Amino acid sequence: MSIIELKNVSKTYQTKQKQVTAVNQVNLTIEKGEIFGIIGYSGAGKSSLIRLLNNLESPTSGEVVINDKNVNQLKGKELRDFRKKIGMIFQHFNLLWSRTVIDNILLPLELSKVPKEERVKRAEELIKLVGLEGKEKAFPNELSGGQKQRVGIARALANEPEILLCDEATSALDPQTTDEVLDLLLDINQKLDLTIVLITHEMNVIRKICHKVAVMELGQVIESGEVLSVFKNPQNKVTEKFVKQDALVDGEENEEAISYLLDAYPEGMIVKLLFEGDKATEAVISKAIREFSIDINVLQANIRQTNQTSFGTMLVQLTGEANLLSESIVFFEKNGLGVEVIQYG
Ligand SMILES: Nc1ncnc2c1ncn2[C@@H]1O[C@H](COP(=O)(O)OP(=O)(O)OP(=O)(O)O)[C@@H](O)[C@H]1O
Repeated sequence: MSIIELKNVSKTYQTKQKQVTAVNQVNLTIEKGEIFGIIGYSGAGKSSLIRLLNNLESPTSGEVVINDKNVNQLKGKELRDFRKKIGMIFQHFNLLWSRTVIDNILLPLELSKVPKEERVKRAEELIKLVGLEGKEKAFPNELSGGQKQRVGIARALANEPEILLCDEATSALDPQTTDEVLDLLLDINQKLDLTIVLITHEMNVIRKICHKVAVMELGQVIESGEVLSVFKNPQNKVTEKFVKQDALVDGEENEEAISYLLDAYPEGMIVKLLFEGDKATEAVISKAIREFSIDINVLQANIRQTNQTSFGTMLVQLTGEANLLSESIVFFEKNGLGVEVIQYG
């Protein structure tokens, strides 16, 4: 069931000097309960798009439909209720520095006039949910970056939103803290059946928690789909660059290392296998060794985790009779592996 639908949405800004089309004819459907990532380089239009989702800005043309309602036609109580149903977290947390952790979380509940007893109970539950027990009375400047973002998440969830928008929420955090915050987002997505829309310029964020991804460039969505299929088969240069960037972070696809391996193993065929789920791949490889009496030497292997599954690449050296090598390539493909011949010496 779709919860967010963008229908041919464009947003143009008029500055003194020129007109800028920040969002250009974007069509997107986001399903309820999904973690949907929007990735793009600086200036691609991600922030503009997110401001259209929470109705901070209205589109120049097209429609933003949330829960079957055109959000730009909402007024009065309907608009206030809509705002409560969307929570947001930010790169720099946007906490009130003069308020304690619990008082930051209580603020949205005070604003929506939840009775005192109920709001304290709710804030305490949220503290537990985000793992900040014991820090209730701390001030934001006494917290680590990860803890600050946990406060941001608890505050965003206070009014029980249906959608959580994340604006570069982990970009100011180190890799380990990023992973902890991503795990928390995954956890609340599952526990609360919350729809999460995140914008980022980091492909590892997309890979680790998103179900679907849209890639933006110059205001347009140039590619979108299931995370795994976009990773396995990127259709655009920009997407390819993002996928490579993620692989490099994990130490894979290091061109120097590959060129060293190619020099060190000049014989036979050097093949890159792309696989999903590691167990099945091992079985295919040992079967190929038996059936075709070839030798397979694994030179490098790498596996990465997505929200749903694992996938990876393996660089292997195949040696044996030429016709058997070709047959084994066909065999790999038949058994669902992606195959790329890198070198045939
Ligand atoms: N209020 C505004 N007035 C004029 N131009 C704007 C405004 N907001 C954004 N733009 C322009 O729209 C384009 C898209 O910007 P946007 O901030 O949405 O991109 P982004 O992908 O979020 O990039 P970043 O990560 O750097 O914020 C840019 O060319 C930007 O200069």
